[in-house]
Amino acid sequence: MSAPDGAGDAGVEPSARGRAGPRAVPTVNIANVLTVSRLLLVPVFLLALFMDAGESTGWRLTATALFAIASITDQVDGWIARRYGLITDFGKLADPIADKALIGAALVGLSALGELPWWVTIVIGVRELGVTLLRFWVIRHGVIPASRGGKAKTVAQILAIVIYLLPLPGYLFVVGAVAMGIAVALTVVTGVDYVVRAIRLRARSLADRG
Ligand SMILES: O=P(O)(O)OC[C@H](O)CO
Repeated sequence: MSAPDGAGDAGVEPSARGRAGPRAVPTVNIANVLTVSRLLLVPVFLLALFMDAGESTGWRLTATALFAIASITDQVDGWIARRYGLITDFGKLADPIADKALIGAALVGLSALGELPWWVTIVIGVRELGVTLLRFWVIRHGVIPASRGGKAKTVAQILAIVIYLLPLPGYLFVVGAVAMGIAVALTVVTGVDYVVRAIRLRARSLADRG
């Protein structure tokens, strides 16, 4: 993906700021490499999930572990980017996209295996795609980074998916259902919040331009 407004030549983003003041931050940095790695783990995770049509406990645990590892990189790349001043416009856009690809793959996989109702996957999918399109729609006016609510939503989705992925005994079904219910609620509420943020950002930018 090419860097959005404000990105200079050679993949350097002059608008990014480090702790020592304004400075160029290379787009190819450890935080963004982790983000892209998360994206590359998606097909590997899907392969493990569908191995033996989801019947093998070993493959199921492998899929769960891959999903968990990829999810942990989500927390780590954000922390590294903030701690070492490696925040770039590419990262702000690519990080949520990588999360959505991983989570979307897990939800579609679970629904295809008949373990999660399709409506859950569709509601979450529509919100995630909608927010991504929204981000590109207002990109001329600025980047909408992940909000606290958005991050909490992602954590809730990850926890719910891990519970669904784990080969747990049937009587624990209600734990997964409650966790997924919370995730869906946060997904919808934060989606509405992003729409409001996008409208405000666009209005402010247009007003600034006079
Ligand atoms: O709700 P979003 O689209 O901002 O996504 C949040 C990210 O997944 C947090 O890493």
